[in-house]
Amino acid sequence: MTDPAVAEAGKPSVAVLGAGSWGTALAALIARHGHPTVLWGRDADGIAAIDQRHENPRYLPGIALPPSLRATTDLAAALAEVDLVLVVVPSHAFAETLRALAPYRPGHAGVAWATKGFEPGSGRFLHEVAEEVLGVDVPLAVVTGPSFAKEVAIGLPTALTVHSDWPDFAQLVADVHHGPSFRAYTGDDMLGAELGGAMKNVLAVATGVADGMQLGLNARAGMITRGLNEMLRLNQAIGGKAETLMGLAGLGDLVLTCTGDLSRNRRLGLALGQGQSIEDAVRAIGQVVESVQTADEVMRQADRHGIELPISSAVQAVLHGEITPAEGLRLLLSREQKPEYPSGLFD
Ligand SMILES: NC(=O)C1=CN([C@@H]2O[C@H](COP(=O)(O)OP(=O)(O)OC[C@H]3O[C@@H](n4cnc5c(N)ncnc54)[C@H](OP(=O)(O)O)[C@@H]3O)[C@@H](O)[C@H]2O)C=CC1
Ligand SMILES: O=C(CO)COP(=O)(O)O
Repeated sequence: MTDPAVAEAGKPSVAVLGAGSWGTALAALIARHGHPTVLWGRDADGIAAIDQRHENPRYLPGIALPPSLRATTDLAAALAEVDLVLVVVPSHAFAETLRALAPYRPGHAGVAWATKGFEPGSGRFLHEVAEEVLGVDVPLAVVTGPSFAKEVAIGLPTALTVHSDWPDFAQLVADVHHGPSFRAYTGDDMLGAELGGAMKNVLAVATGVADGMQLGLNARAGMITRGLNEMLRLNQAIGGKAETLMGLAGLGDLVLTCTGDLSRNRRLGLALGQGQSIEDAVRAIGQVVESVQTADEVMRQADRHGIELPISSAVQAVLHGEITPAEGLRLLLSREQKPEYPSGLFD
């Protein structure tokens, strides 16, 4: 597909907030589909490179971005007259970004996000944060699924899903993403979709640790499958739909992130399993590693609902330096024997 030099008049315009790897990749995708698209970020040099040289040298070096993609550090200018706002900052910056955008959002523009995680400290779901900051009358949607930024940026085929309580808005958000090599599905389960996107990052650390310790392919498959079981059990307790987690937002993203070395959360686990410190590993990765905070928030949710999550709990303890990866393994292997599925998991 040839990148358009100019956006097509009449197509909904989009502001993408957050110029890291995922925000840049999604903005490039949407611009390639002919939508007037502007990318907002806070780093002036990075933004100038995107706007003028059509490259994000820090987060997606060497990948050509569409000339029609504009970039700015001016939030008010980015949001002027847009039809759709897509927030793609890390979860720790989600609430402050919503508060910053609120005064400039055109009244008709709904807000979607591709951030994965919970509000750090409170464990609130991001749609709960968005409802509080923006009010309950603003259409909201979550964009999630198995999608490495680099692959999307270079145009490799990808499928993701858009969940919203607002069907027309879900369709609009899906439409701007959907294209010749990108499939965007829709759903109405924000709880399940957000839970899947957050939990898979924690479970990817577990699989990375197992692979870093060279425990073998059986252990990897066992870890992924029992990890899915943890997702399903917490999802049932919070009221999400099981089918959401059997799809792109759950199983799909879990498999990608647990097995693909482009995953920063998996790479953190690999490094820990090989004996590196968490500080050194996170520094070497050099990008956001959501599991570091999400593990605490997953366990906060689990405790709130009285659900036992052995793998996620072990990851939390390893990330806090309370146990070593080897001790985490011993804990998991010495658990009591039990039926694979408690009754009623898919009711
Ligand atoms: N990368 C991927 O493949 C995917 C990522 N995601 C999710 O997308 C979200 C963003 O991740 P990703 O783009 O990968 O992260 P990166 O580490 O690539 O980039 C983070 C971006 O967020 C910006 N940022 C950090 N703090 C703030 C803040 N307080 N205000 C405004 N901007 C801020 C950074 O700006 P600066 O450079 O100035 O620090 C940078 O542009 C995460 O929740 C992640 O889980 C979801 C699917 C795929
Ligand atoms: O969310 C992602 C893939 O869907 C990206 O995973 P990482 O944040 O682990 O790189």
